[in-house]
Amino acid sequence: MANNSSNGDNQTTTKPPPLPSPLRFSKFFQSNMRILVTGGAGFIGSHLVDKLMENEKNEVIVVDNFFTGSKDNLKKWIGHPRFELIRHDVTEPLLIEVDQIYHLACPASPIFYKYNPVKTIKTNVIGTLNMLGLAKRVGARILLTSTSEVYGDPLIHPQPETYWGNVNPIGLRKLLCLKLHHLLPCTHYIVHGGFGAVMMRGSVAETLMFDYHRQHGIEIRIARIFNTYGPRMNIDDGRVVSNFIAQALR
Ligand SMILES: O=c1ccn([C@@H]2O[C@H](COP(=O)(O)OP(=O)(O)O[C@H]3OC[C@@H](O)[C@H](O)[C@H]3O)[C@@H](O)[C@H]2O)c(=O)[nH]1
Repeated sequence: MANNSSNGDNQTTTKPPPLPSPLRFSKFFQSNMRILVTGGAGFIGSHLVDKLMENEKNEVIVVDNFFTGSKDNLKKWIGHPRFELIRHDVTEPLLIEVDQIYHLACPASPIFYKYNPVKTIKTNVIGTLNMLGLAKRVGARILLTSTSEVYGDPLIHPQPETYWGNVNPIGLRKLLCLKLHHLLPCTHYIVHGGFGAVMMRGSVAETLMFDYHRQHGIEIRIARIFNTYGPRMNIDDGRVVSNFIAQALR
């Protein structure tokens, strides 16, 4: 097994973070933090929106193409003066002024991410680049919801952040693999395509986040989300916990 003591990346930034939009310091913005949630009509995104909307100083903008999400998940906020819903595909650029970005737009269920793997990859790569471009332009802090899939089939349980993961590059789950550090010396992560498209979210999207952080000083956060379940999740979602529950109920 590879040396797991460190992720090997030099995490120092080369630049200080860009200044946030000057509007953030205006009288108006002190009372309103404008927050963008991509994928906010989905399972986790809609719960995040509920939480953000509880703070009366927040203005929340949801961007979603409704591929797996639904307006129904947000119905209590539609028409609210601090809430805005935009039908938009993150693979296209988005020009808005925001202070924070929560980037969740990506199908997380195997049924959906395998449905059109090329589109899933585009969402992960181009969608994340577009959101990072927006963060850079307006000086917004950005959070990416990554995935436990970055570890591949882990040999250590539970996985600490220092664990590199264990990915078999010729395994059935990865039709296209290449060592990303051949292209980008700052990372050890591996790129997966095809059936492993969801891993792109973790590996390439995390890489892009760190590269923007190092090169442009953008303030970033990454949350590696493991198996989730709960209200608003599709019973046929296909993830492990919902599968067990659905099978037990049936
Ligand atoms: O191209 C796309 C694909 C999907 N989406 C939206 O993104 C949202 C994804 O939400 P889902 O309910 O499918 O999934 P979840 O909320 O469980 O996943 C979320 O958390 C876990 C992370 O690993 C996922 O990347 C993240 O999307 C949906 O609202 C969907 O419509 C887009 O806006 N654009």
